[in-house]
Amino acid sequence: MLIDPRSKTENCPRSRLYWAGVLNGGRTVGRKRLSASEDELQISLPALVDSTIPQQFHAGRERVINRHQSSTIQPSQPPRCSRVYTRHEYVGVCLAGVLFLVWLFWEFYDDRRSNVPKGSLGFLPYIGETSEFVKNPAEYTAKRIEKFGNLFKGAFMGVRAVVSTDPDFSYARDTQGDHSFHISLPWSLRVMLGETYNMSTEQSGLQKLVLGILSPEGLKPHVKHIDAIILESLIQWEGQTVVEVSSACKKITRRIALFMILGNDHSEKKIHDQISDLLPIFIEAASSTPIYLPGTAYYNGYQARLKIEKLIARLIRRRTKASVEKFIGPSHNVLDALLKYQTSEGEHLNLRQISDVVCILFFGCQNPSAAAMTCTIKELCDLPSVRRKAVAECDAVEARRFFPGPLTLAEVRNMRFIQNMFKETLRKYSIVPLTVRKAKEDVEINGTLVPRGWFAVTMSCNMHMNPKLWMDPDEYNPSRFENPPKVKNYLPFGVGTHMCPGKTLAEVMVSIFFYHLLHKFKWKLDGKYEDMKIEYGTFLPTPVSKEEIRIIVSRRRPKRKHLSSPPAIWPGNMKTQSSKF
Ligand code: HEM
Repeated sequence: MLIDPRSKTENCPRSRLYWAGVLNGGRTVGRKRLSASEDELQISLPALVDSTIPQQFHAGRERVINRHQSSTIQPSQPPRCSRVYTRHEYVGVCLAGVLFLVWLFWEFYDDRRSNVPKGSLGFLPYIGETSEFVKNPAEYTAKRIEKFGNLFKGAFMGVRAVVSTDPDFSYARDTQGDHSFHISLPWSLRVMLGETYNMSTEQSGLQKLVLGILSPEGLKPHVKHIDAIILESLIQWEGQTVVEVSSACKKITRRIALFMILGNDHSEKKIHDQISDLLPIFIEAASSTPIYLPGTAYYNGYQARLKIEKLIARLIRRRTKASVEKFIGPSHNVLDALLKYQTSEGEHLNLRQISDVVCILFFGCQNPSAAAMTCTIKELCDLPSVRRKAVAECDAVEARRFFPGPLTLAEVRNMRFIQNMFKETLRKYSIVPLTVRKAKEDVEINGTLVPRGWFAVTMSCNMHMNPKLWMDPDEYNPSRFENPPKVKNYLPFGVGTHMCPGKTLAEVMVSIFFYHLLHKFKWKLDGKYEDMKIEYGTFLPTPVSKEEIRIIVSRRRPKRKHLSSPPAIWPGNMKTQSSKF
């Protein structure tokens, strides 16, 4: 960078020239400090002016040259500097230098050990391939598979990762326990959900406790209530002119989540209703852009979470004041179980920890199950043959029953075709398309190295659409699950320590929902949805439908006694029901 320090002196004729140029030409470009002899000036100044300055400056230029000719500069003075730079140019060059150094640093730290898989960390340091990945993780991965194979390295959002669509690698990653990897959520989600549950391990007992309540055994006594909530909601659908499927399904799964997590004590209904109103704001915010400013979705969501925490504190106060007998015997909802829970050191959970677990369960329960219902309805609208088979199965179940009444867990599990439909939806749409772990140390799996601090990402959405693992993967065909697939090839709920604890609950909810919707109701699309497609959300990649699917629902059979009066969860007979808990 060349600058002549003498050009700054007051007496310097070039300096006067400069200011004369500014005053006469009236343009900022005149700020360029000229460092040339008289002869040279006549050549370089016009060139400079011609290349950068519009005509209006030319008059000023003439005056500058005339004044210069009458100045005291000696014509024999040698040129001191052939090129001068503006402040902006300096800043630009410095910035480019810094960026180059950062890039070199980034490249230097790329782990090039031979057993780290091949791949690209992107051209830009830090940013890596973020934009392409976030836009559509499945498409990004498909392109890299063609280039590098089932395992490759990539860089996004400031982290480096080994990305896997290899069933053996992915299965081994999750089944080797907690010593090598820990679960990793984006910070925005960590703030919302807390880390109490995610960071817990099988040994800590907290996972066992939640898994116990949501296990098939634990769910058995609740199936009739889940059945009642669903049937009651569907009867409300019938009364509406048009049903917006996605939001209506979320309402159902939210009600079930509230019931399973908080119970159904009638005296607490007001608090449950308040939590129910806050939940959509909290859940939607978790996948929104994380900008914590008043008015943004993220801000509102966090405020909603704080309010939920206060309401949970009120519930806890009520319950701990309630009779001791209530706390003797098995817990039938998650909150009661958390209140009784003691760590290995004999300590109870504090309010923050209890709210963390409750919030992560609300978050896990509502959206994925509702998305599975929505995607299945879309497929049933597109494929009448699949729908006919599903209806036939529901009718057969009904025909085998002696008494009307809610479904039992055994009946739910016997609806093979409906179960397969659910499995096929999870395969085709991969409701949770990827899972992420961070390596605590250098970990080698089947000869592939994940360096310490790197992430290991399993792209289950690509595994589920791999033509080498699934015949005609684009086709929606529930019958393919008549023969169970290889465990490693199909991971919609993950596997190992952090496998989804709500797997059975999701199965039960979705199966009962379709049993009632197909057996008791007729429904058709309102309008056309030819261009409807499932898109990935930005920050939390979960398929979301671009357009709301709308259906019109009507009763399929003449009114039956048990259908017209479903067991109400609120209020009515609630007192008698809750006493059974
Ligand atoms: C169709 C429905 C569902 C799908 C596809 C699904 C899928 C998943 C997946 C893939 C994971 C991540 C596992 C991992 O990181 O390896 C997960 C975690 C989790 N899910 Fe689900 N889930 C569903 C329903 C539910 C329900 C109904 C609940 C709650 C009752 C729930 C609660 C959770 C929780 C708490 C976690 C975190 C587990 C942990 O970190 O240890 N999910 N789910």
